[in-house]
Amino acid sequence: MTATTVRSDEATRGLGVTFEHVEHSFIHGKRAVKVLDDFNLDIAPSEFVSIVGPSGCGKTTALSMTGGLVRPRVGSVRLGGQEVTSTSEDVAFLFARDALLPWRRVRSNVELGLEVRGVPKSERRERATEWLKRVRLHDFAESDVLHLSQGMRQRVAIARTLVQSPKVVLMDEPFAALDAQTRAFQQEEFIRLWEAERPTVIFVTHDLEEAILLSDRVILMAARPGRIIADIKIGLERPRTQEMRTSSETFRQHFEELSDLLRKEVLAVDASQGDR
Ligand SMILES: Nc1ncnc2c1ncn2[C@@H]1O[C@H](COP(=O)(O)OP(=O)(O)OP(=O)(O)O)[C@@H](O)[C@H]1O
Repeated sequence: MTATTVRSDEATRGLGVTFEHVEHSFIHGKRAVKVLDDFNLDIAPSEFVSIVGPSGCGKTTALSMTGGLVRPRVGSVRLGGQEVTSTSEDVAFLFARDALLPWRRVRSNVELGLEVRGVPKSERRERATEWLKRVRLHDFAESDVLHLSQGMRQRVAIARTLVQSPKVVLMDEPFAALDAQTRAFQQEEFIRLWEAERPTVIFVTHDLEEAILLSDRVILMAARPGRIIADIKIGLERPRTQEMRTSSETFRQHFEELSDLLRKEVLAVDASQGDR
């Protein structure tokens, strides 16, 4: 199976995401600063797409629009063909800061989203138990979250996100706060969980290797204003493994191409700042 082939049973898990001619500005003082300009992107159901680009190019803004937290001033964002006008139960977020509630135990943190949606207690418990097993934290179900390592906390956050069976997962540098070892482990763990469920994923990261290793496609954005300058299909087989970073020629080629483009883009941003 190639990287972008999706089996029909899997395809039902995710929703497609479409950005059509999206423009957005934020007001800074008396000045409107254009963040996104004619931003167009079509993400297939169950696709895993990473967005990379220089700091401030609008990656998080694009993610927030998908989640209904920011509305574009021009153009539209659609989920499964429906225009996004507010937050949705189909969409879940995962951030670098895990935002676990310290007064709740591990299980209770995993159940949180289900509780907010009014899922009955017995079903909440069953689904949380299943996910705690999947992230291998079943033995810690009644532990205090303050006693967990950073990696374990992030696994709780992953379980809390995926237990809700989202059709779209929006991830903003979810592994950035972890040390290199734990990060590599979590990437593999997350990809294994994703391959079983196949929600659509939009993944924002500054780490090109992470983007290549996880994604079906990597979108590279330029800054001021944010727009897409490259859309690269990742030709690595699944399942993906950390070894691909060193053993795969395809991985190396993608990395060279993307890092070259990103370097040029960062230099262009630096030069334009120098002009101001
Ligand atoms: N709520 C807001 N109000 C005003 N300006 C904002 C707001 N959110 C973002 N911006 C500005 O919009 C621009 C794009 O921000 P955004 O966070 O989307 O970029 P990013 O590519 O995710 O950046 P980073 O990689 O540094 O996280 C930045 O200049 C930021 O200061």
